[in-house]
Amino acid sequence: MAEESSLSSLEFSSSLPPPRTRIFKIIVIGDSGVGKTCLTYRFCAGRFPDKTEATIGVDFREKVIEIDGEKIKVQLWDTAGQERFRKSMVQHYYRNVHAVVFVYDVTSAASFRSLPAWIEECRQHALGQEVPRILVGNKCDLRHLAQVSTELAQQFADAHSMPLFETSAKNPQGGKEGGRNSSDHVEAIFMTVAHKLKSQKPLVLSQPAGGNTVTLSRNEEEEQRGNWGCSCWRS
Ligand SMILES: Nc1nc2c(ncn2[C@@H]2O[C@H](COP(=O)(O)OP(=O)(O)OP(=O)(O)O)[C@@H](O)[C@H]2O)c(=O)[nH]1
Ligand SMILES: [Mg+2]
Repeated sequence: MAEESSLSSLEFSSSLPPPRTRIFKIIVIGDSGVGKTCLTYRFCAGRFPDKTEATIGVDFREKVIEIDGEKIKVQLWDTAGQERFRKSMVQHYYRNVHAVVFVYDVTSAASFRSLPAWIEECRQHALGQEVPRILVGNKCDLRHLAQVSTELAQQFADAHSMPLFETSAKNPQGGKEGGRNSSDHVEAIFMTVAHKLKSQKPLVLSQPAGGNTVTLSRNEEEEQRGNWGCSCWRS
């Protein structure tokens, strides 16, 4: 009898479809060298990368996170800042995007002055007003070299209805908490975006839930590459 009931519960659970993870696509854009690769790596791998090179086309990073008991997959599109490495890809960046992270470098006034052009690019690709956008000033560990004040950045963020975060992909997270000059944690920034997205419609559900930090497997990457027929890709 006991055997029968355990058999039927087994049959029941195996007939259930595997749980699916909702996938959200977030693009990270800004001038070359502002630290997009370092920020996305920091969030997904939990540390500052040993070495980076200019991104060609796009690099994908993914992480499964849990919000209010639901596992969701955040798919970060680490885009190329250099025009020559992005021009053939731009239309793919903006397709079915759920949120946009604009990045500038607090030690580079030029990267801050470029922000209107990045916003304009979003507009040209018909990004809806409902798509959440956030502004991130990176490299706050180099405060002594800062060229962009928090006040100026905050004015810009307010004018464009975006929250502003100042951070460092390099800072050991966890230091200087609570201090007025402490920078936001990279993790907290992306979690804020994920919270905003949770109530939105995600990408098509396709993968079972589970796992911790994951990066697209080569097969998945190649599948996407094949779909788009683009050679300007780096794994
Ligand atoms: N001090 C400091 N350096 C950083 C930080 N983030 C990135 N860097 C450095 O800035 C340089 C550029 O970083 P990347 O992350 O490659 O810049 P990117 O925005 O991805 O550049 P593209 O791929 O060309 O668009 C590298 O030398 C990094 O080590 C940071 O928070 N602090
Ligand atoms: Mg890069």
